Amino acid sequence: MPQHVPFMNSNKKVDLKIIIIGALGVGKTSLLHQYVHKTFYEDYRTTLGASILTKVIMVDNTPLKLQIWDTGGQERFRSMVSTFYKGSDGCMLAFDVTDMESFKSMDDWRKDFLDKVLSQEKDFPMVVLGNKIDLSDRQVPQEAASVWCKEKDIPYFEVSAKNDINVAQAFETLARQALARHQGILENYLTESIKLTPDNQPRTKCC
Ligand SMILES: Nc1nc2c(ncn2[C@@H]2O[C@H](COP(=O)(O)OP(=O)(O)OP(=O)(O)O)[C@@H](O)[C@H]2O)c(=O)[nH]1
Ligand SMILES: [Mg+2]
Repeated sequence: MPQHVPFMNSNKKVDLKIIIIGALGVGKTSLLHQYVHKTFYEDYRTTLGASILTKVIMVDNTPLKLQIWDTGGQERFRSMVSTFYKGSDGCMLAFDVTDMESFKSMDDWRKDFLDKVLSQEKDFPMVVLGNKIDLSDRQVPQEAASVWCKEKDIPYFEVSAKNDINVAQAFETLARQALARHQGILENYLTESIKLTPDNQPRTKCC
């Protein structure tokens, strides 16, 4: 029996939980605001714990309601934030291309996430975002990030929340992966239900 069955309402709208994680100040909130509200703020207000934004998009004629969980990168919220991982259908890992430490911490963020959602799935829906490519003081070469992602078979996007570069593409890729996984789970679940219904059990004849 799957741990989590996709919720579908009568309009066949699919609800998906997407979470964005990564080090402090890499631009997680900015990426979400650019995607959902088409806005960008230069001033920095750290996220305290977590907050949720929603956006409805169409993917292959299926309306998807994305419930996007923004999380704070501060160390003191780390254990609290990890309690929000549960039930996620997809994960965005973000780092800042001008901050090498934020890239180096990606292994920890990824492992922590996969441990907490108890996912043994090799291809759990995930994308990596290297943000702030509009800045000139880059520390993480594109090649290094691409190699890291290729090893783990995770799509990589070079993005800028400020200049709205590649942001929607990254979200759409993750949504597609999450939808495909959920349709697979739903199909398995229905197949299992049919197998388990008593009507399909061989009937023993009486007398
Ligand atoms: N130049 C540039 N600055 C950015 C970009 N994205 C975010 N910033 C700036 O980086 C700072 C931090 O952005 P946030 O979106 O708050 O970062 P965060 O990852 O949500 O931070 P925490 O919630 O503290 O973990 C802000 O001053 C943003 O304006 C970008 O693409 N380019
Ligand atoms: Mg934030």
